[in-house]
Amino acid sequence: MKMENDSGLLLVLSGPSGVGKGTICKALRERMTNLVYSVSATTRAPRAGEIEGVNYFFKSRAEFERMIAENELLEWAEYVGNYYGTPRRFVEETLASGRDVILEIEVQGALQVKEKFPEGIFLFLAPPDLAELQNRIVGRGTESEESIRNRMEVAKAEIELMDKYDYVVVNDVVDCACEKIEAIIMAEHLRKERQIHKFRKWLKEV
Ligand SMILES: Nc1nc2c(ncn2[C@@H]2O[C@H](COP(=O)(O)OP(=O)(O)O)[C@@H](O)[C@H]2O)c(=O)[nH]1
Ligand SMILES: Nc1ncnc2c1ncn2[C@@H]1O[C@H](COP(=O)(O)OP(=O)(O)O)[C@@H](O)[C@H]1O
Repeated sequence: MKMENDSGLLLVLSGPSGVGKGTICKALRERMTNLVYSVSATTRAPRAGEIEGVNYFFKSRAEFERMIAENELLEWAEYVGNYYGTPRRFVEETLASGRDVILEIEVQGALQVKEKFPEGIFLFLAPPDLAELQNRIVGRGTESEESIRNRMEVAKAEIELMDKYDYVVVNDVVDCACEKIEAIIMAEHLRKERQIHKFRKWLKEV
């Protein structure tokens, strides 16, 4: 994927299950109107209250495998027994329209995006500690005991990969974590403006 000068930023937010990615993404989108959430496809069953096309596009395994075969996904991964993937076209079109896109995806997928799209901004949301992470997954009340155990196991492996990210933000208090991410996004926009020599033209006139 090629990034045009006036295209938006691609933001990739990862972090272990239960750390608060969904909570932070929702809060960020309320604060930043230029930020668009990429809705993923998944084979996992909808949770109570989840809406098709809002939280996920819910697919059968056969449909998901067709999407892989037809190159409709920017990245995909298997996580705790289900497929998850990012529909490619929506991301490309939204970036081209000049809006920023945020992907809320696990680590294997994020590393695939990094290979294809190194200009992306890779953010890892970390818990204050593992005990608090487990409290949050349990407190959300959506997972079976087995699912919680599996997610905690995967979490330990994910945390080991956080050095591959551009930024690590601890989700202690939602507002504080959001402010830090907003600051990162603003700084990355300034860096991009400088890279594309937006100021060169008028500097010549000085
Ligand atoms: N690679 C990849 N991971 C995704 C995608 N969508 C969601 N995920 C990740 O899959 C994992 C499981 O998501 P989910 O079942 O909703 O559980 P939750 O994170 O505990 O709410 C999380 O780490 C998500 O960030 C995607 O499109 N691609
Ligand atoms: N900073 C925080 N402090 C305390 N609880 C939090 C915080 N952020 C999120 N939570 C809670 O933790 C649980 C998991 O959050 P969620 O956004 O579903 O995580 P994820 O999307 O990473 O799986 C939810 O019940 C949420 O309300």
